[in-house]
Amino acid sequence: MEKDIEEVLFTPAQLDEKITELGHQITKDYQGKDLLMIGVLKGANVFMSDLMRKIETSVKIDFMAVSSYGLSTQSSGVVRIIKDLDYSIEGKDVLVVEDIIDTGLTLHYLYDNLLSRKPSSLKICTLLDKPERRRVDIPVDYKGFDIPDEFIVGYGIDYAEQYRNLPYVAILKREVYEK
Ligand SMILES: O=P(O)(O)OC[C@H]1O[C@H](OP(=O)(O)OP(=O)(O)O)[C@H](O)[C@@H]1O
Ligand code: HPA
Repeated sequence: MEKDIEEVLFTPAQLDEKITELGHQITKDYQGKDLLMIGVLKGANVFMSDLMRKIETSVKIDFMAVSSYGLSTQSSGVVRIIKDLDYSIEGKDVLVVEDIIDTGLTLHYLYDNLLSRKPSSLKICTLLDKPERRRVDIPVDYKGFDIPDEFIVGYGIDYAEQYRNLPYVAILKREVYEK
């Protein structure tokens, strides 16, 4: 795996520091609220499990699984819900947790879908944001890092289902996906 990595962008220590900051901010903002974190599988699973443990107010979790990239490095633009939420979110303070926002197409679809279920509030938290590639506007409330227009892997994020178990966030060598 290591041989396919061009550059490490964020080390485990840098990720931990940033996620601790995000956790403190979310703890402050959601005091006395009915916080429900929704992790977007599969990519967000690592970030979600680290972030929730940095939150010191009561929190419930649920997951949705969606896919728009399949085995490719290009978004198909078509978002498929593979697993829906277990419970209603009506009246809940919902925080959607994503690993990466790239074109924005996945979250654009999800945001409208979740809004139609009448949560009390709906906010977005992403670890990584690739603003140069955005095709639709997304209201990001909590962000870890901006990243350059490169294909990223690690810390839950995949290329063709591989590299999710790397403990850092890295740029994948182009030769890996341009063959
Ligand atoms: O802003 P976008 O261009 O829509 O890209 C972002 C989405 O792409 C990735 O998911 P993917 O479809 O690869 O599924 P995965 O989470 O199972 O890896 C990532 O986890 C985001 O959900
Ligand atoms: O840079 C990326 N890497 C992996 N999955 C992704 N989904 C959107 N952008 C990316």
